[in-house]
Amino acid sequence: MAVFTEVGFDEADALVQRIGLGPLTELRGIEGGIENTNYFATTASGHYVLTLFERLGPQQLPYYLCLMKHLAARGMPVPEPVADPDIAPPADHPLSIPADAPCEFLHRVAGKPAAIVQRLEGKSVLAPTAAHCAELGRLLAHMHQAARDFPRLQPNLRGLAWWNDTAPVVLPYLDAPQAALLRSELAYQNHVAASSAYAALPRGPVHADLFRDNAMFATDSDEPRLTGVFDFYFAGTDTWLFDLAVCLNDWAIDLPTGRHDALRADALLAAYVTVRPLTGAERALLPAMLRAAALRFWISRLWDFHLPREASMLKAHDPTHFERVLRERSHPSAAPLSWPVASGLAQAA
Ligand SMILES: Nc1ncnc2c1ncn2[C@@H]1O[C@H](COP(=O)(O)OP(=O)(O)OP(=O)(O)O)[C@@H](O)[C@H]1O
Ligand SMILES: N[C@@H](CCO)C(=O)O
Repeated sequence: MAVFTEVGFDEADALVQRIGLGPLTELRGIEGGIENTNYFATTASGHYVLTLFERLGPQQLPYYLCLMKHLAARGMPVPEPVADPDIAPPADHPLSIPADAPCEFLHRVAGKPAAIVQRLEGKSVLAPTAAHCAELGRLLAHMHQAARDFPRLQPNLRGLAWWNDTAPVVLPYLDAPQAALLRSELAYQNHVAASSAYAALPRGPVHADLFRDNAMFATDSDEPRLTGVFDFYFAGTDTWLFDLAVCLNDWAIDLPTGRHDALRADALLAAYVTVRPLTGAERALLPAMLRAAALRFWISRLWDFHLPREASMLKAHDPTHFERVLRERSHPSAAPLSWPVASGLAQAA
């Protein structure tokens, strides 16, 4: 169970009562997750998730929590955070609010910054079909559009700068072929990021970690129905294409080999472009962003695996999975632009 910090019942009860959710009836640590401490909290008024942030602080958290509120207010199925009635929201200034401006959704529990958000119904589907991928693709495009007018700015904190800083930290743990792959891919991604095609990519607030285990589907329906997506704590302002690539690399991959699954990838992409067609620059850079997304999670998994933190019980994700995905994506025969959807349905916007 990823409970890094124990929370007493009385302390959680005091918080939920103070913010108007009524008395706490149940508090249960959640298994799974490797970043934060999570508890299911049930009160007289409903079901919630209490998250204590282990690495993030008041400089970064307002962006994530306010983004969730912004998306929920626009009808997106994301957990709505609950505000502290004693903290005034920042004065309305729609064009730009500093990322670290005070935030009414940020609480303090057991000495840690904390949030309490609505609990989503449903279950994650870890072996998605093309129909699940289509649901996800559609929602992703709608979220990109709904976040367009989000007024806070914060870069993706697990973006290129973090890869450049973290690669030297993990390199000593790699064998020679792995080290060569990491170095060459990083050089390639720095080159791509400096290009005019990359500068032309549309961008905005993105989830940046929308894996299968961060989405829920209804359990009472024969047809796949997405009930929501959560865990926005790696969100940031980045290219929409990178967000799409993160999803393709997790939802549309053959897990044992790391190979791309054309049926699921086409379904995800086709549903996405039905809502928001890709631009020419996006179609051209999709292969590069699939590599970037694989590199991002290879590096973070290497970092978590070789430099772990303490937890009550914690299972680090396997870094070699994303090494395989990256090798597949950077292999000369990898040609995602031959996907029918990439050459057919996706017209320049
Ligand atoms: N809003 C929510 N509604 C329902 N369940 C949730 C919600 N938030 C978290 N959970 C449950 O808690 C588990 C752990 O949450 P999460 O994935 O956010 O952990 P984490 O440690 O913050 O993130 P990571 O996925 O980065 O390791 C999820 O798998 C899910 O079962
Ligand atoms: N989704 C990430 C973990 C949390 O960021 C991974 O699978 O490596």
